[in-house]
Amino acid sequence: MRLILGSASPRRLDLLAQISIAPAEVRPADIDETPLKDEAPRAYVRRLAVAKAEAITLQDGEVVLCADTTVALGRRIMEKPRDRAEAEKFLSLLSGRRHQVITGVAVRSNDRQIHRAVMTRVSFKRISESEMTAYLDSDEWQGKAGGYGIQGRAAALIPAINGSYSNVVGLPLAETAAMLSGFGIR
Ligand SMILES: Cc1cn([C@H]2C[C@H](O)[C@@H](COP(=O)(O)OP(=O)(O)OP(=O)(O)O)O2)c(=O)[nH]c1=O
Repeated sequence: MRLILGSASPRRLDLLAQISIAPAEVRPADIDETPLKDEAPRAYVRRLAVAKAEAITLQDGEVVLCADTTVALGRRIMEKPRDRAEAEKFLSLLSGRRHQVITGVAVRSNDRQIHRAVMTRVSFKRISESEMTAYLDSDEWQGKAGGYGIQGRAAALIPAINGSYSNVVGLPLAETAAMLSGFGIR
């Protein structure tokens, strides 16, 4: 089977490379990522991963992998911040608290489709004003759910996680490997 990565995220490609999986092609899907009214975070990421996978036209013999990662504080969904002010708002809400990072993963061929959602708990220390300014100045918040990247400077703000690390970066590798292996991709 030929693996198509349905994602524009360079991080997902890197994560797959970490477990020696090289997609034959990258074919990102562009879909509307607006949450539905009162949509729960888990349902939201699952719906988006499936919608991304269904938006990609496949030939027989092709398998597509799509994912969506979001940060959830209770029922509140934090997607990628629109600007610095929104990143600051998100990080202020996350400061000194524990939240969830949930990734929806969908794998589809023309014959069948599977999907799941994986959750990791992430604890933030209390972020001081100077830490906040330095972090926002770094621009690392851009293009990342919740306005931070655990793989970069934000690691200094995160004393503990519970669950999959790769899930926080954008793709839970143990679960993804198991799902792909069901489609003959190893
Ligand atoms: C919380 C967190 C998120 N992220 C990233 C992972 C995802 O790329 C991004 C969330 O956006 P997504 O919408 O999941 O993905 P994307 O827009 O980057 O790519 P595509 O839709 O084409 O697949 O946030 C980190 O890199 N580190 C982190 O610590």
